[in-house]
Amino acid sequence: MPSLSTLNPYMLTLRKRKSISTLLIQYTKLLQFLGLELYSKPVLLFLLTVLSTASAISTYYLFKFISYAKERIRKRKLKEYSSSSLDKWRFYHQDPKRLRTVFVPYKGRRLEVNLEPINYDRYEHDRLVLKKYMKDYEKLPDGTKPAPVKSLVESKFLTKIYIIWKMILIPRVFHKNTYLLLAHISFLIARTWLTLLVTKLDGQIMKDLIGFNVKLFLRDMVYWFLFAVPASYVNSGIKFLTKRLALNFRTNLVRYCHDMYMNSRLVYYKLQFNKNESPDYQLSYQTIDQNMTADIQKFSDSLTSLFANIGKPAIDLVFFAIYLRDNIGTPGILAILFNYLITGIMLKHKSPNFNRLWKQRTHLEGIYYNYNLNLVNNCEEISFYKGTKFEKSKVYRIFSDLTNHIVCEIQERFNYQLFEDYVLKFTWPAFGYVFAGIPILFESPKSGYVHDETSNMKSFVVNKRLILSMADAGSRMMYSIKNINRLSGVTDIVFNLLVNLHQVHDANFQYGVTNSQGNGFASNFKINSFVSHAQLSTGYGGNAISNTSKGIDGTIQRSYPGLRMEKIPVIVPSLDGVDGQHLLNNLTFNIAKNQNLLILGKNGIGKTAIVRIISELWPLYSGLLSKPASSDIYYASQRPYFISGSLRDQIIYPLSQIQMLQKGFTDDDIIGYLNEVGLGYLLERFGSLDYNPGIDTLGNEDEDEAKRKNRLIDEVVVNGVTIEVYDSNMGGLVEGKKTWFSLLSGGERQKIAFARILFHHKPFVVMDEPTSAISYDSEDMLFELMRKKSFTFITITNRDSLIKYHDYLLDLVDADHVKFSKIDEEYLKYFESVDSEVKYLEVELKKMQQLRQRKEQLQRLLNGYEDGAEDTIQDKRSMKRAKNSVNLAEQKRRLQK
Ligand SMILES: Nc1ncnc2c1ncn2[C@@H]1O[C@H](COP(=O)(O)OP(=O)(O)OP(=O)(O)O)[C@@H](O)[C@H]1O
Repeated sequence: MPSLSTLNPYMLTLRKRKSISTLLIQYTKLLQFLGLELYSKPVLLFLLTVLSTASAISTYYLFKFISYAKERIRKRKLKEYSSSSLDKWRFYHQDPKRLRTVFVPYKGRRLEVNLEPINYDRYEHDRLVLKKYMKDYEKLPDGTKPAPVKSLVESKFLTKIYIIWKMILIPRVFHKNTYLLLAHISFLIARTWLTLLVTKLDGQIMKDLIGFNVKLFLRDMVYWFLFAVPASYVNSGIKFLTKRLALNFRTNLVRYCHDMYMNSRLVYYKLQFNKNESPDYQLSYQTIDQNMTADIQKFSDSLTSLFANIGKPAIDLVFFAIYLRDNIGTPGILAILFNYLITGIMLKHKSPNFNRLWKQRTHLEGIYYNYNLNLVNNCEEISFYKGTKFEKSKVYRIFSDLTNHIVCEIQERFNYQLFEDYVLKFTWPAFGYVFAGIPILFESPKSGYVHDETSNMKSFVVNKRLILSMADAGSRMMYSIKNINRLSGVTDIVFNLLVNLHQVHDANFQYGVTNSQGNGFASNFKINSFVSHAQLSTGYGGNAISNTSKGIDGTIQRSYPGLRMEKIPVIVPSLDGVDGQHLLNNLTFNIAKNQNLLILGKNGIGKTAIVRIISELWPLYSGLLSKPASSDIYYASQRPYFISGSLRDQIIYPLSQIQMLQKGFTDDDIIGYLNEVGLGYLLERFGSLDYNPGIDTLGNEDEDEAKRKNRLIDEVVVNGVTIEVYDSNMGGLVEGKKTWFSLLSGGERQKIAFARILFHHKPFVVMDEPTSAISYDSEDMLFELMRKKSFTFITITNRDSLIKYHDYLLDLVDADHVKFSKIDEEYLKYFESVDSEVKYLEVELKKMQQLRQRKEQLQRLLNGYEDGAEDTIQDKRSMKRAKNSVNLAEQKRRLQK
């Protein structure tokens, strides 16, 4: 055993000498002293690991430095451009990649995340790929379905995986994910190789121990520790790469879906109208949130863990089989593999349909989750209606469905598990012992076994470990059948999501009307000459396409200086297309700029439906719609929408604060709009425009400086003044319990909607029931403001009191009777006279009601008096009777006397 004093000179010399050659010589001497070989695998692997770690760390810091330098340059350039906000705006947008840059606050600094710009051609191509799949796999030309393929891995499943893989996960060969995948595979191979080396070393240790060779034993131990470094490195590397790859797959999928789901074609809205004939491709609008979030995550995790679950044991099996073949011979290895195959087939045969079970559970979990969300969102309404008991019983039923399913699943799994454990955990290792023992028991010169106990022990230990590892690899492959089933289930869900998104994202989307092949994709459409190809690719134009008699055949003219509807039917979009439910049969009117229109009608007649057609949420089945350019029109919906964010964010929505500043607006402008709509007092109540009910601390003077810095996302220079922009929860993270919706009254919410209109200042404004919760005096003030600011507004209401603020009236009497008339002085006079007459009649009616009440009261009084009078008469009679009886009694007493 070398003493420390003998080691020290080497250590000291190593430190003193700097030249590489000297270092190497000294290092060799040290290894020789320890009895280690310089070129032995453990030493080389150890050195390789240390070197690669050092290079990885230095590369990381190099990249960090480069990004820091880039940020500095960007900031300097920004300062140069900041003299004019318009220049800055251009600077941001001159590079198309900049459009997809997101700034994320991270650990007190700002992370710049660059996203790839959207390539719409790619989506057009992918739609055709999916359409072809549906044609090839889901329906035969005669309309029947192809026979389901019953094999370990369904071919449909593999095709689906392949399509998703090529379309989204790794769209090109030279892709970041390709490198990650290659690194992952190399780490898996390295791990198996290391296992082989460690197994051999294990046998060597056993041999040296039994042979009482202390020096060699010590050397083996040093080797063992040297091996431990690359082995741990590779193990952690596999886990890291698995997680990283899963995250990258998820990111790719989420971005791909979101780019389709949330773009100008309004897929997130229109999805509710999509219907597929095949139940396998029907997407529930209620669970789409779960598909977009949890299911995509599960898919990415299952797919990447499959590499580890199948790839690793497969590599192990190949490596170990090759190595073992030298030790136990080809027949032995064939027998082991044959055993695996037979048991594998048996297990597959006994295995329950995990795919179906998993899909069912996911569906039930989705419903349960959704129900809870619904409860939170409508808590106030439910408590007002005293619906707690009802909701509780409903949620209990939903949860019971879920638990019942889980119980069935557990039971089915239990039966299978029993068989699986018996085979995989006990039968296979038993085979391992037998096959490892055979060469020793029936030693043959061919197998290389000799009557040397230490060598026998080494060979047995090595073979046994390898066979057990092989059994373990085989069993892991068997276990992964469940993973494949799970992956198959979640692949179906993700594929279904993609199919539905593509069907709706199609510029020719027919709102549920399927094509002749019934696969849900549009086909063979005649493109109307009004629609250019550019319009098709940007998402507008789907309405100007004709298909069958059920199809959409209306014409939309954009950038018209007014609003015109000619012979337009208002039809609820459905599978029946033009034969669907007609709300209104023929809408015809025309208004020019600065002519305000009031659309009046009873509840449910189709007023909002008209706005849906104007905003192209609903299709135009026939007729002509001429409307202003989309950049000139603003829609204020019936139910004001609030986001999680500051008070400012509510008014500037859907712009961000940075965009607001870049457009030249300041907080003073926002405060001005609040004052104009009569909400100035909100600033006093909430302190500042930064107030955020979700965070409650933003804008607070006491807010911790570090916390504040964490939220800093940008600095924008407006008129020479640098303004720090903080993340006011645009990310949607809600830390507190309150929301703007619960914090503001119904009327205040509607006034915020007016502040939004003032901020966006579009020439045309469509307002749906804008003042239903606002008092009459405020209503008057708001409409006067709209007129003063020269907006052209189209108001939808069922309150005819709004007539006086408008120039035209579209009176929806019923589906066939729509009156369009000018509200001129005469009309107003007439309306006022009718109005005053109505008011007079109302007063008279009230008077009559009061008179009737008075009469009833008098009647009651009279009845009471009569009753009272009757009582008095009765009383008089009884008094008289009493008096008489008293008199009689007196007479009787006198007579008796
Ligand atoms: N997606 C849909 N599917 C089926 N029917 C719908 C759909 N959307 C609306 N409808 C129906 O269309 C009719 C008109 O709806 P709309 O919202 O236009 O009414 P409205 O005239 O604005 O009524 P209100 O004054 O109450 O707001 C209603 O009967 C409604 O049930």
